[in-house]
Amino acid sequence: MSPNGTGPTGTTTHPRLAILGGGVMGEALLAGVLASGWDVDDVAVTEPSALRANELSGTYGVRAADGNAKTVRRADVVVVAVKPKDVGGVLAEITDALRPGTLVISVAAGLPCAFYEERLPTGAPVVRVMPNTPAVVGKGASAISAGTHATEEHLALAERVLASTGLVVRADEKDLDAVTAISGSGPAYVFYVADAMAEAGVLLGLTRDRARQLAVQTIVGSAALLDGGEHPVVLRERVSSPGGTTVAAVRELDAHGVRAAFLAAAEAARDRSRELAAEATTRGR
Ligand SMILES: NC(=O)C1=CN([C@@H]2O[C@H](COP(=O)(O)OP(=O)(O)OC[C@H]3O[C@@H](n4cnc5c(N)ncnc54)[C@H](O)[C@@H]3O)[C@@H](O)[C@H]2O)C=CC1
Ligand SMILES: O=C(O)[C@@H]1CCC=N1
Repeated sequence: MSPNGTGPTGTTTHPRLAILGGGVMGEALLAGVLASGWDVDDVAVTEPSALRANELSGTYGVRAADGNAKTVRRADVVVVAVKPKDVGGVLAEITDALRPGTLVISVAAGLPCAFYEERLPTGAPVVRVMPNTPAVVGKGASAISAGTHATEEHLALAERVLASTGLVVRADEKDLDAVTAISGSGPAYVFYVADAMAEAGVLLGLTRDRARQLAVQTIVGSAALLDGGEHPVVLRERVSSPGGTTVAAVRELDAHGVRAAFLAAAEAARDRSRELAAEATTRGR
């Protein structure tokens, strides 16, 4: 089978994929590729927790029993989906087992392609990706960036893997910490807002269940409107009747510095992403 293309009978073939780390992000990618038609025999996961490995193989029918080195030996694409602090150890395990030309995709926050290139065989193609958890329902947003030895073909292959989980955009690597702060961590900000809105409903006397139901559906509906392509400001203005309730509420959000809080939060996330790289490098020395 070719890593990227069409089989002898005209059927689409998929690259053999190894996902190292079966946690939140590993599972999101696994669910995405299987839902988009990857054959379960072409995907393998590694996971040191036997409980978790059994859960993944039980749910998805995917092989999750082998170690990292054995698993990458038969892969065309290897996705490293462990915590940044564990990446150095995983690379040490797989570097001798990787076949030449195998694409290594990193989803780890903060770690630059150079971190991988310094630890993998010379010339190894690396693509750095920042995905997010809505990938698990095919609504993810990923930014991808090529390492020194990744060609257009490698980028296209990474795009193909990530496209199974939602939107994929290309970005300069220098922007990936910013991407992490916006779309990587971003789902948590939205869930935070959902929780805060529900809490506000409780303050006003609604039951907790009803408040959460209304807050969640408001976010889902608003997301659908945004997805239609209209500018967020236009959509906000459409809700804000002159002299009405919404403008009174938004004035309070401004007065409490909510916009400024989002800007500060994004800066903190970007800075933490940079620190994660520094910590992983110190640990790997
Ligand atoms: N959770 C998120 O929203 C996002 C996470 N990421 C990145 O994805 C990576 C994974 O994060 P999560 O999935 O959230 O963490 P997680 O803790 O849920 O998953 C990591 C998994 O790796 C496994 N693991 C640990 N050592 C291993 C080894 N040596 N070999 C194979 N597997 C091993 C752990 O048992 C765990 O199941 C991180 O680098 C993170 O920065 C990126 C974007 C979003
Ligand atoms: O919180 C984190 O470090 C990871 C990276 C982006 C989202 N979750």
